[in-house]
Amino acid sequence: MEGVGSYAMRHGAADRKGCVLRAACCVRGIPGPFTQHAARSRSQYHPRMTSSPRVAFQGAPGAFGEEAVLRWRADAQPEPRGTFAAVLDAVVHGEADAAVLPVENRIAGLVAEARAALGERATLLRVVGEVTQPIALCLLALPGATTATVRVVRSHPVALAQCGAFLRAHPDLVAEPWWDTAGAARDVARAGDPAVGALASRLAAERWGLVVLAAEVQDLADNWTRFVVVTRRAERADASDAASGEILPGAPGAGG
Ligand SMILES: O=C(O)C(=O)C[C@]1(C(=O)O)C=C[C@@H](O)C=C1
Repeated sequence: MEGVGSYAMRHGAADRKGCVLRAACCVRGIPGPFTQHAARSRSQYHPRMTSSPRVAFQGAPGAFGEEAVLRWRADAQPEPRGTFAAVLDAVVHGEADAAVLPVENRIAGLVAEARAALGERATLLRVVGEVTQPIALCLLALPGATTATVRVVRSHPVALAQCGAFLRAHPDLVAEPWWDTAGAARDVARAGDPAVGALASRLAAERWGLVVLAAEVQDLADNWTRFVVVTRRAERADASDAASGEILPGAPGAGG
């Protein structure tokens, strides 16, 4: 099993100063400038599409991606997918009108896997906006479980990387990378094993019938993940949206 530390090393997560530096890095492969106008308008920007758009996110119901979908458009129909590639392919193939994709977390840094998936489809997809989603991670387990019964804690590797101090303070807990935060919660509920917990949101606890054993265990209280919103290039709106059209959070303001 790959440790959180090595995952973080491979995927660009490191200390907080490094995170700030990386926030100034431009991700290559996605064309287009990042303008000040775009920065101001991005949170208001909605591509022209039908009401109740289908918006894909990575994870199970209760994932932060689902929260990001509804933060972006309260009337959206969230569409869960297993991987970042599947999220984007849902848009490419017309199964979803848009997708949200995590590209940067305040603690863990750039989400390399998601950015790579986006870069591979750069000619087909367009970044049309972004959503900053607050991220509070909790230790979840079955009702009746306690911190004494839980021995293994599962979560998305990017989420595990956000809880380094908590995991170091609990050396008896074995961190197990899982495909998704809410997916880990769902799988804990299904397995019915009081020795297994998940690091996920309160929403995931409610969704999957788990209890919160420890709240807000991420390294920084004011934690967030930035998600970009992407649509198919063919579905570009009109010229008035041009300045908002091509944004990647973490890109410099200089239009690089
Ligand atoms: O697992 C989730 O809930 C996700 O939405 C994925 C993801 C990520 O891949 O960065 C998104 C936000 C959180 O920072 C942790 C994990």
